[in-house]
Amino acid sequence: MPKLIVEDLELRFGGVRALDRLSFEVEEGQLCALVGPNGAGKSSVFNCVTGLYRASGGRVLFGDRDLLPLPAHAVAAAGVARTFQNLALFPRLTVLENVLLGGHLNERAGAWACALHLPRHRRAERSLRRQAHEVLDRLGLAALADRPAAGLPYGTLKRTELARALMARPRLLLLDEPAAGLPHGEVAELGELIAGIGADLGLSIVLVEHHMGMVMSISQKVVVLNLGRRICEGTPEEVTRDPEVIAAYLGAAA
Ligand SMILES: Nc1ncnc2c1ncn2[C@@H]1O[C@H](COP(=O)(O)OP(=O)(O)OP(=O)(O)O)[C@@H](O)[C@H]1O
Repeated sequence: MPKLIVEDLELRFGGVRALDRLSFEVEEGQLCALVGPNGAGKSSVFNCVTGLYRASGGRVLFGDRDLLPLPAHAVAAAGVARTFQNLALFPRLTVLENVLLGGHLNERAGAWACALHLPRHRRAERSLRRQAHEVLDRLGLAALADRPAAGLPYGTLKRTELARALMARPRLLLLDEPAAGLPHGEVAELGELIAGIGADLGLSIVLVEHHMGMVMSISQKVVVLNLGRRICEGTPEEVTRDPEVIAAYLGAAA
């Protein structure tokens, strides 16, 4: 499993420096949180890493590759999956169908086998469905597999999006505010689910999240950003003691 190295990452929008030579590392199997006030640059990191934004400078090494020059599909093929701040599900599709969409990347039957519905394609399809049911089971969604996404509770949809990301069998998972909008009582449960999946699958996870209780209870490492720069990193205990963090973020939020 490769580690993630973000090195001197820069992103500018006209005169705004969204990311200002940002560097941090995520070890194999580590759950690393990126926190900071609104506009600190957290989503911009994800957008640069996944090829949605073109960084103005720096490198993002994952294993032996620099992800920055790659188009989004090649970043996904390199083993990086993400979820979005706002749900990106198809409301008319069922939970299972939405989750299956995350797996087609790994479907190796090939275009002709698929078009002609050859046995190879049918085998690949069966294996994908098996994998989807395993993921749904793991996320407590099995009973809802055939329900359309539209109308399901927000927490269920958040878990569906997580399930879809896992279908790509990622080695690195980027979670953008997975707990945003969740009822207070469901936040801790989602945190435990995320930490459990990371540990079970040996996944590296980068978590952007404003729920400090969740961040501090499940992260092994916390990187604090402000104005596109890293102002501190360490264990949850270390960052909560850092005066600059207290001034820039935790103090402001308290
Ligand atoms: N597409 C864009 N065009 C112009 N400016 C942008 C764009 N995306 C982000 N920015 C700016 O870049 C900076 C970082 O924004 P970003 O969304 O990465 O912050 P964030 O830490 O994710 O904030 P939040 O916690 O509110 O989601 C902000 O000043 C923002 O206004």
